[in-house]
Amino acid sequence: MPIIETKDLTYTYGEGTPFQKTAVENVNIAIEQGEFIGVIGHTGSGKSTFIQQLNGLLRPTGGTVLLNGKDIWAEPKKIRDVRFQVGMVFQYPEHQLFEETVLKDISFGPGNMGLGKDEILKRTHAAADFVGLKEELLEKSPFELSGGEKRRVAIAGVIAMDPDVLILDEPTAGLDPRGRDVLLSQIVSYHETRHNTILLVSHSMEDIARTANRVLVMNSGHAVMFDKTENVFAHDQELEKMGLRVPQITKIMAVLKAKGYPVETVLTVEQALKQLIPLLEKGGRKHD
Ligand SMILES: Nc1ncnc2c1ncn2[C@@H]1O[C@H](COP(=O)(O)OP(=O)(O)OP(=O)(O)O)[C@@H](O)[C@H]1O
Repeated sequence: MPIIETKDLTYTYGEGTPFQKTAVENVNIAIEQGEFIGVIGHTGSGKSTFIQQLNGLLRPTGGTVLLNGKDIWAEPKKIRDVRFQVGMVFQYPEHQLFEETVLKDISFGPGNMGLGKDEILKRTHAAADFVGLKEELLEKSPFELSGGEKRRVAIAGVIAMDPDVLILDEPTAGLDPRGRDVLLSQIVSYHETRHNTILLVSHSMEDIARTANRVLVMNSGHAVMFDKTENVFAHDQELEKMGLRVPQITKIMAVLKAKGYPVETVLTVEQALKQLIPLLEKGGRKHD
């Protein structure tokens, strides 16, 4: 059984008013436990509206969200439990830190779950470790930290709830290239260790290419593709028409393939080199 399934999921803002806007329309997808899903789409394509329905922050105006086969709105009073199981990290989550210390901030979520003190502490330390926060930072005020460290604290706060599904909305936005790489690697190793399900919304095709096993493409509120990452990125021209760019290296290899070179779709520079180096060496063009 899929961990998350949507059936004709639809969301209309301001329904019944002259300003109504359908942001998500009839989305039908199924996500299996343990998958790493990339969510891409142009600005305003409905990504945020879509993911906010998966943990009950927005109640669908049409269709359903099933978590482990059960409609999350079957018992509205239990929607809080859904939010513990489906953790959400918003864009620029560091703006939501408010406790006196980093430790207290990360503990806030597990505290709300009504766990015992020891368990809260155990989870807080484990979450801080997952995102690479050093122990000595835990007693500091979150406001004494750098932007990247604050972001880590916010993510750790959600990880500490140990959600079965973790949704991250643009987690690397605004970080420098090294900060992005480090945070992304930490998310990947968290996923490998925890084997939970992750949805990553990102405008960075490189980030998606490095992490996702399947990609959901949103366009004007519709789910227009949902397939393995390499299959989605093989549609480079269709994606470009939707205002999306495949990673540069994917594009270069697609051009070579179109020109008749024996190469396949790649997602990363490493994969491209594996194909290009033997080709170049066969051509005898290597300089000694
Ligand atoms: N609170 C709201 N009231 C009315 N319309 C909204 C509201 N929030 C979003 N919308 C509209 O719904 C559509 C989808 O917005 P959404 O934020 O889900 O897109 P997105 O793909 O996440 O965009 P971005 O990449 O810019 O974050 C847009 O047309 C947007 O203007």
